[in-house]
Amino acid sequence: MLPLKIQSLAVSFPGLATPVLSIDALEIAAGSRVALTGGSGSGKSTLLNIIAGLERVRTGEVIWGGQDIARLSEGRRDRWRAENVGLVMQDFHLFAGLSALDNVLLPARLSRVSTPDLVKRAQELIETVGLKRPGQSVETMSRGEMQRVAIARALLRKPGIIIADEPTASLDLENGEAVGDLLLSVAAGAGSTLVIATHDQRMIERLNRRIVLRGGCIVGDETVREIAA
Ligand SMILES: Nc1ncnc2c1ncn2[C@@H]1O[C@H](COP(=O)(O)OP(=O)(O)OP(=O)(O)O)[C@@H](O)[C@H]1O
Repeated sequence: MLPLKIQSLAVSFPGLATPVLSIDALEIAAGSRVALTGGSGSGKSTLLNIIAGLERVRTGEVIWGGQDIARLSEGRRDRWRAENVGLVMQDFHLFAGLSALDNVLLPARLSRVSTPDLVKRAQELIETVGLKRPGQSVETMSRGEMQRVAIARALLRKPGIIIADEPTASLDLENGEAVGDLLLSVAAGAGSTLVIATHDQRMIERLNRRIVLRGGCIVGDETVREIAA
């Protein structure tokens, strides 16, 4: 359960007149399910990279549960990310030559936390995302299959934070729905804070806060009231 607080964040790249991301203040409660929307180039991926600790922050604070990740060295940020964040990025970051199962387990093995229980959970997740061949090498997979491997990997350690960039973009309706179910059920079970950049209207409707970016600024922020079951 981790809340996020961003303050005075500005992200610039050399040669650009204005920052690509500029957020004065943003708070996300622990356990929220946030949809991040906005047109192409509005800053969604940049914001996800920043809150995942993938990119260094030079101006501002990005505080997850009291820890300002902008102040961490790269090595400590990497360790913090491995312990706290499940990531599904657009280019998946899978390792060619390894099977689906080995890709799902690789981060846990690198962090030396792989156990027989975790291997069993990896197998179950692969099945849940609808992959029939856990031993298949990822480079022979379709884009949609690779996406599902990346999702299973992100959810393996029931992370406190789940960050996904267009997680249903390569999937048909049925698999998109299954991936949405899985992200939401793992997030609910682990109390994870979920932040998803998406254009998928069905996915957006399943999330309880909608933040809209334009030109690197927040131009919309709506919390949808929970409907009692
Ligand atoms: N390393 C970089 N150097 C220069 N400009 C960059 C860099 N990375 C991102 N940008 C610019 O920052 C802006 C925001 O990019 P970003 O990828 O965050 O947008 P996005 O909303 O995720 O877009 P899309 O929906 O097309 O993926 C864009 O104008 C992009 O060209």
